[in-house]
Amino acid sequence: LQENIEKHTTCSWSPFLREDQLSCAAPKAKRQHETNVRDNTQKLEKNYDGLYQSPSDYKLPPFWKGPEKCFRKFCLFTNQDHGEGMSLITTGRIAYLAANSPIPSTPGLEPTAYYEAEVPGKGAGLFANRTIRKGEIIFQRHPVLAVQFTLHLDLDPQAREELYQVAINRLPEATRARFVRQIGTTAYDKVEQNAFRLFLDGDHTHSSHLGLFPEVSKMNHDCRPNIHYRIANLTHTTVAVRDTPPGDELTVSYIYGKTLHADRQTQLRNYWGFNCTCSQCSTLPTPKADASDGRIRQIRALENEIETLLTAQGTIKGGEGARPEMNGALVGLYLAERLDAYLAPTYTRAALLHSMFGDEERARVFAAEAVAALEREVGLMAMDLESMRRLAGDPRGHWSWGIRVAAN
Ligand SMILES: C[S@@+](CC[C@H](N)C(=O)[O-])C[C@H]1O[C@@H](n2cnc3c(N)ncnc32)[C@H](O)[C@@H]1O
Repeated sequence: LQENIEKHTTCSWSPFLREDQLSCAAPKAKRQHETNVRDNTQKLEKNYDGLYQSPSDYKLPPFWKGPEKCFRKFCLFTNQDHGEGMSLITTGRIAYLAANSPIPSTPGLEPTAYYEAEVPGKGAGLFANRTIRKGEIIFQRHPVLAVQFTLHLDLDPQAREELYQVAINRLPEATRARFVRQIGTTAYDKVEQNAFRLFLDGDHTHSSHLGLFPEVSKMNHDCRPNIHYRIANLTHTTVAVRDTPPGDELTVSYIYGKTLHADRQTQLRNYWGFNCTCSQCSTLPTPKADASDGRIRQIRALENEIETLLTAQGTIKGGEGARPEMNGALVGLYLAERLDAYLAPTYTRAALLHSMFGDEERARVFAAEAVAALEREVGLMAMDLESMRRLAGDPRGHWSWGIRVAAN
């Protein structure tokens, strides 16, 4: 399950991520985290050298310009007509893949469904203009600018700024105007403060990029966000994870969700450079903040216990002592903590556990919740989606039905 979920969320939150596996949305964190990757990349680059063709060997579809302004094997490729327009600073191979990838199928909410306003202590933010329902897609976008990650780190600052300015100037006027409204004074600052991590070529060398989505980046951080984001290749999707009434702010989490209060503050200060003023951090009275940390600790302990029991002897059947109500308790803790953005694995395991113990009604209920949560958090390509649909429809016909009872 863990593997499946991680494979399909190339850059998305998962409760299975460890605390040191940092956010897709934290450029400074990425920089520290990236050091080893960069060393590896340089080693790999040597091995792959013979395989790389020159950037101009890749024939891009019509309306694409480039390669131009090359540094080593990285060049600028631009297209004014691709959706909102796109500038890529990358290899010929990745430009070719990106140029041939589909434009997101839905733009998301109608523009009147939300508005931008100033939030005390946070700058601008986005707000609901009508009730936004759980499961609604807020935005589905491709990046308007994507820069290969090691190039962003390695380029001489002046050359980098000049290159980024050219890339931005090549965007259509309306897109450029949205780009410029992102926080940050220089183009480099804007990339640093607003980018999301994209992996554009699987595990291949040079795959890691920083992508800019100017509308998405108007969303502020909240430790208990009402919006979840997931990224698959070029497509960035934001989805509502609970109903949001008109006037409420639309927020995502920039950091790992199940983190203790003090650690969240430290991460946001160190990696993002701001003191978090979300309600969970700034206005929660100490007893409530302590209770919240207590629930996070309970979640971690229960998850470890369940994982150990279920995977004992390397098989889901093997563990002694697993009880279905353990996962019911876990779901309760997640909901009490308003961690609505991270429910898919918990519902999936709860459904499986109840099915394994032959509890038809609860297996159905949790499987139906798992289906909805997987669609929100992972998308329609989620590996467990079909299995959970089958479990919700016919628990007795599912592979997991009664196996725990039989194993006893
Ligand atoms: C990607 S931008 C979000 C939009 C930004 N507020 C704007 O005006 O465009 C990230 C920046 O917003 C501010 N911010 C976001 N969430 C915040 C929070 N929970 N508390 C305080 N500042 C926050 C910080 O200045 C942060 O560096």
